[in-house]
Amino acid sequence: MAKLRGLYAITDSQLLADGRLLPYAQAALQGGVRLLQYRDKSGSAEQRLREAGALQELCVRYGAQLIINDDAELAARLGAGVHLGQQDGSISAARTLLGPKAIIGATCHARLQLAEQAQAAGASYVAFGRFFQSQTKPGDVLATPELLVQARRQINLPIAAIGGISLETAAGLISHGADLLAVIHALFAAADAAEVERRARAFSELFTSV
Ligand SMILES: Cc1ncc(COP(=O)(O)OP(=O)(O)O)c(N)n1
Ligand SMILES: Cc1nc(C(=O)O)sc1CCOP(=O)(O)O
Ligand SMILES: [Mg+2]
Repeated sequence: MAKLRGLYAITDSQLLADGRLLPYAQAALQGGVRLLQYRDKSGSAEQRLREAGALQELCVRYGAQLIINDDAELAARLGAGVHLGQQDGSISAARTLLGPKAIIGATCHARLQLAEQAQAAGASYVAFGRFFQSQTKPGDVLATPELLVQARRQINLPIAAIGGISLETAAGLISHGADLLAVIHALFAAADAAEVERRARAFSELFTSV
């Protein structure tokens, strides 16, 4: 599998309501998204299966990887990866369920020790945040660019950055060591799919120019 690097789009059930989920996700993939996380905190199991299945088809078409937030069982059903927070179940159990090739991501907030534990348990990437105020998930800004530099030295896995990342702040995180930029609002709070594609392309180009 290709190295995990590039724009990591995360869906949002409110921003992508009213029929926007698939066209906006497709536009993001067209713009160069490498990982697409299905993050839904509200839907029914049946709706989640249907939506995630449709996203998986899109990801296959664009050569991208689908990641399911929180739900290793749904990931197993679709042959997708999973992202697990500190309260979302064990990484080693997910690894056993999903197999050696699956992408498993772990939330580490701003704590290198959590990243070391995730690495030992079999994670594929570690995620730090928040780097900036997030409109999607408000809370304390904990992570700094210097944390990325330290993580690069100590952790032997791709590093994702998340939380309030915009086109203006993205380059600084890449230059400090982020491999993946996980973005919701600055990508998907857009008037139309063409604008999502334009933003995705602009984020993606930073990975070749920084
Ligand atoms: C790439 C990435 N990083 C962090 C998170 C946050 O996960 P978690 O702490 O479990 O919070 P929720 O997203 O479940 O609200 C993430 N989803 N993706
Ligand atoms: C889902 C999530 N997790 C975060 C963390 O800090 O762990 S911040 C966040 C929301 C990211 O969305 P936006 O790009 O709109 O800020
Ligand atoms: Mg979670």
